[in-house]
Amino acid sequence: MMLRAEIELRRGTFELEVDFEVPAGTVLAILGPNGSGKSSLLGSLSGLFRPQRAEIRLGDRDLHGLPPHARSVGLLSQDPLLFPHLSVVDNVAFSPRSKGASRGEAKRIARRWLAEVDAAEFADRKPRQLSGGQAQRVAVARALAGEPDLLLLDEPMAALDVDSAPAIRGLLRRVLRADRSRATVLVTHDPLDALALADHVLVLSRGRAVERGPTREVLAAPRTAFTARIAGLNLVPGTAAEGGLQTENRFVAGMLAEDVALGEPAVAVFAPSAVAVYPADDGHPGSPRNTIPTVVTAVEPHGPVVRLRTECGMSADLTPAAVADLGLEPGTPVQLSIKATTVTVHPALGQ
Ligand SMILES: Nc1ncnc2c1ncn2[C@@H]1O[C@H](COP(=O)(O)OP(=O)(O)OP(=O)(O)O)[C@@H](O)[C@H]1O
Repeated sequence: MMLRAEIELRRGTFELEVDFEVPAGTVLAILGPNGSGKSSLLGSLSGLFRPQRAEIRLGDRDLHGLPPHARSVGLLSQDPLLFPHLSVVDNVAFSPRSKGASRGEAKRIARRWLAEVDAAEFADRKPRQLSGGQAQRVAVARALAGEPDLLLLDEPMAALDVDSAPAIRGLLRRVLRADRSRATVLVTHDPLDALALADHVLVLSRGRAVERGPTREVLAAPRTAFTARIAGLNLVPGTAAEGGLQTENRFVAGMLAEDVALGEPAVAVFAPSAVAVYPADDGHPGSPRNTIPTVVTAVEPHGPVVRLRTECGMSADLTPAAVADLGLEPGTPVQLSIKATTVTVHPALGQ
């Protein structure tokens, strides 16, 4: 179902004032620095907080004023928050049970969801007998077993170790893609989560939306200092291939992230500081594998460095001295060279 929200919430001196839409079947990522209002926004959607003024339309219902349990909203946070005294299957059965399913029906639904998240074998264990990653799988099943119309993901990978985070991210990609009717809002501080999971992003700062748009566009060409700091990355979309990424017209050599699958939509990610710039007629600079002939389109001061934008869409950060040495200005033909070890290939939505 489509979510349309207009929220005005005051907490002490803090004011959140934001409006956004999440079409059915899509994921909106909320990014923002600490204290920008991300939790306040999620809490307004879940019913934890009472905004002073709000219209929160999910399909044709207005959630504002409804108690949390009547909203058909599922929540997955960084802590799995499983009931310690209940078995895994009873934890998952809790949501359909509280929506009125019979005990037998709720268990059937729970077992189906546990199988869906590859956790069927843990059904009869108690939460204390699970690892952090296993418990988070069960929490994903529990959030979805209630068949919520709106799913809220609050930093779902933040508490996991580096080994389990990619698996949960991959699992979320799969289950989010499988249901095209639900709207999902994801709070994250990791631009790679946004790339892998979200169709659109909204950047919050001091309770206001300061940037919004398709994920790849916002992260590749950030307009605020915050987004530039967490993102500002070169993002090259294509298909994951052995040893890198294939686009329509070039191969970008790089390291494949653990959760990327060959032949699937992916994005090569590298920082502008990892791009070396050479004159167009300079023979074979650096590693010849990622050498791209292009033309400078803009030369922008960027703190202590100069950011070069080019016709092929990639950016490079140089010192002002290098820009002067190379005589770079809009229209200058150059070659960009990117070391394969500085490029990582991550799963991305096929857009
Ligand atoms: N109980 C409260 N009373 C008054 N102000 C509060 C209260 N709780 C939070 N705030 C203020 O509301 C603002 C937004 O907080 P919120 O938790 O929504 O931000 P956040 O973006 O989720 O931050 P973080 O990334 O640190 O979790 C903060 O500036 C905070 O100081």
